[in-house]
Amino acid sequence: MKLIAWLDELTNEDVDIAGGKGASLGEMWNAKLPVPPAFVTTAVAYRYFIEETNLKNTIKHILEGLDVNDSKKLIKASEDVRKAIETVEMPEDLKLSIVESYNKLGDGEDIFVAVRSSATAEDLPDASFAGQQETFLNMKGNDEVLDAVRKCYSSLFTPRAIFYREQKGFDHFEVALCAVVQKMADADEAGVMFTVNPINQNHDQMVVEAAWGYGEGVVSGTVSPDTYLIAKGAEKITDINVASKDTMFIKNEEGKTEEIKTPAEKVDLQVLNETKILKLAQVGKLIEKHYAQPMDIEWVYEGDELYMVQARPITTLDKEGAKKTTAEEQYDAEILLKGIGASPGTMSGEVKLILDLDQIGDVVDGDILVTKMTTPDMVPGMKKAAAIITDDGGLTCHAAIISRELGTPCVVGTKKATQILKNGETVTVDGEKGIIYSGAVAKKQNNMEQGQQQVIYESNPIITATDIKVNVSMPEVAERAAATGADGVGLLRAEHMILGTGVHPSKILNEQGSEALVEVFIEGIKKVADAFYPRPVTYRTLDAPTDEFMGLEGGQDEPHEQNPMMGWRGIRRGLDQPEILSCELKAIKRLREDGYRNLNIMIPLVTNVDEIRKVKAIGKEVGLNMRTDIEFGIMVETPAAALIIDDIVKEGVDFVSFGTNDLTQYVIAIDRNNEFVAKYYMENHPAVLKLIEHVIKICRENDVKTSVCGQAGSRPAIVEKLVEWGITSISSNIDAVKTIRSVVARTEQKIILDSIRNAKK
Ligand SMILES: Nc1ncnc2c1ncn2[C@@H]1O[C@H](COP(=O)(O)OP(=O)(O)OP(=O)(O)O)[C@@H](O)[C@H]1O
Ligand SMILES: CC(=O)C(=O)O
Ligand SMILES: [Mg+2]
Repeated sequence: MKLIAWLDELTNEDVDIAGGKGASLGEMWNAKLPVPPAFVTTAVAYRYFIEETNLKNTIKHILEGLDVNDSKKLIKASEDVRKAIETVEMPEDLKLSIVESYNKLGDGEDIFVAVRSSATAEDLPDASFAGQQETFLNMKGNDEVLDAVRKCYSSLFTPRAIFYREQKGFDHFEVALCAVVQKMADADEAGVMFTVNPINQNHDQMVVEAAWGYGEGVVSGTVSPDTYLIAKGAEKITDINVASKDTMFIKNEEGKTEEIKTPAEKVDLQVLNETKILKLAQVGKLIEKHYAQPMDIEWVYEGDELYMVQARPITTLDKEGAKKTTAEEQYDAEILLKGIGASPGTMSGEVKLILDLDQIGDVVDGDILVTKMTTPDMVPGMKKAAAIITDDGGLTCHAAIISRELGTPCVVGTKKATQILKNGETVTVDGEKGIIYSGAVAKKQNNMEQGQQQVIYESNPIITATDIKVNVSMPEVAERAAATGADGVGLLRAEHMILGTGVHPSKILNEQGSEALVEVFIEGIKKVADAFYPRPVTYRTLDAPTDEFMGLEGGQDEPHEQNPMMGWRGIRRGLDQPEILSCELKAIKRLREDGYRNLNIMIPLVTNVDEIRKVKAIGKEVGLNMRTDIEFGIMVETPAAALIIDDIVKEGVDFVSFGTNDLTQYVIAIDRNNEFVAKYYMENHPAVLKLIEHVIKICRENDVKTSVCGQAGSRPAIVEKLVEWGITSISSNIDAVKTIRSVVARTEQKIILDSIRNAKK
């Protein structure tokens, strides 16, 4: 019985013995490629483990008759199985083999190792199943290693994996889990390399992505890495794109892996120098040659030593593209401009410069809309545009929010797009990296429909205890938002319902009467309430900044403010103009009477308790009793609201939602529309996070629900923290719902694991 295999005993043919990862590491080892030494616990060892300990029967018993569509029962079953695996005593001979091998790996010393899951059936047809098992970096000592092996084993039984196998009718014991126990490479830099450019499928180019510290952040997508493009034949670097690497993974003083804030001087510093990039490219070429196919490689630099920690064929290249394309000149095309990538996707088209609002009607389907900054009046033109470029703005400016919602690629904060780009010239916009190329790099698309990013339905629903909701700014996108499978709308903005009419609400009131204004709100809200029914929809009352309403017909009386972000907006303006707020509340009341019981109400930019009391009084006047007739909540988006959360809770609200866009700008004094300070904008600033943590704590103690609907709700690293602190729901942008759902699921599972671990202690 072979319980352990060393890398020199393994080749690509040994997936059944060592799992996919183990086999591929063995193949590379034997090809004399630089791989850190490792041994693998075999599939035989796994099967021996679950049979010898009687776990197989225990697991069968737990899963017998389980209704996997009942999420509570599924989660419970998964917990029970995993607990059983993680707490059982390992058969003595297996334990001994692992301990002896670990000892041999370290030449008698307790060294740091990575314990990595390697499943025998990783490449099941459904790709989303792969990569679901866990990897533990920096394990040390017999106990930690044995624990980590058992945890790798148990990661075969996540709720999602159980659900998947049940649905497909697969036997739970068909797959075996092998654990690769590998010497850690102490990463100074790490990342991935593609030996064929996966974006344009050009076989003459290699792409390297690099970040500081361990590669976890690059693989999981929490760090945006530097990207280097290499011409394969000439071994020449043809493009260097240095990203802002806000966080990095390191080994801390206790010897544990930790995600930390990147030291300021390294955030925008290029990760790899030319020598290191070219050395990497050389090894990449060797690996591609050895496997005779395009490869996706994970690498680590420890000082000047280069290590390969994973290599697998790239499976996403399409057949046609697998031949040489002419895309090279296109991708090598001149870079005209760089800015902040604000909405992903790549589109080409002709530049349409909009220097004056009157010109917005000139935008035709497929144009690249270029302007200083978009305003709500431009939305009709934005809907036609294939991509959008602005001079001003950061990640949460108007152009960025609306583009993400429309699924249109967008680059903001270029500072000079309107000066550099010429009307009618053809450009390509990479909305993810924030780059504008000369010419048509990607296929030209002529209408929005084709250009839209696909909203992908989850075929295997991931089950989360935390609700995953979606933000909606324009009622027109309600269907697209609902198709994400989100559990509801965490933020329905009112602004666009008004802006869509082109007329100032005061003018509607004065000239057509209050009934007409009520109708405007009803029409907008109903579209969304319908699309989501019976899923809950949280309507937020108008948060109208003066600068945006000025352009409306009848908007000439809007005050001219020096700093509209700190001006007459939010609920304070609502209370100054109760005649408008009443119309909003009346609209909600009528809709609820018509059966839309899924509507809730939320007020923006709260700064004191009195505002809450007054809104309740206005509600009463129109016959809508907050909290008894309808769930009622507030936005926590000023430091004031966060700091007096005790008083707010006492006054009485059903829920609060973090508006991290505003909260961040007010806490760290960064006007979110000012591109000159955009680089300092940090939703994960410790001060912002501290306020949020405090509010969640107080709310939990008082049974008040918490949510987030600012941009932070679409950022994996922050969402992980929010879930750990116990937030009730997350509301993300349409394009982020899917990612956030899996981030939340992973985090919840980690929390469960940790609690089991602690209980054991
Ligand atoms: N021996 C090692 N030394 C340093 N870093 C390592 C080592 N093994 C793994 N890593 C880092 O951890 C990352 C993740 O490891 P691993 O490939 O095991 O997990 P994964 O990518 O989640 O799994 P999968 O490939 O199955 O989807 C690697 O990309 C690499 O950066
Ligand atoms: C969503 C919102 O209003 C904010 O983040 O400020
Ligand atoms: Mg706000």
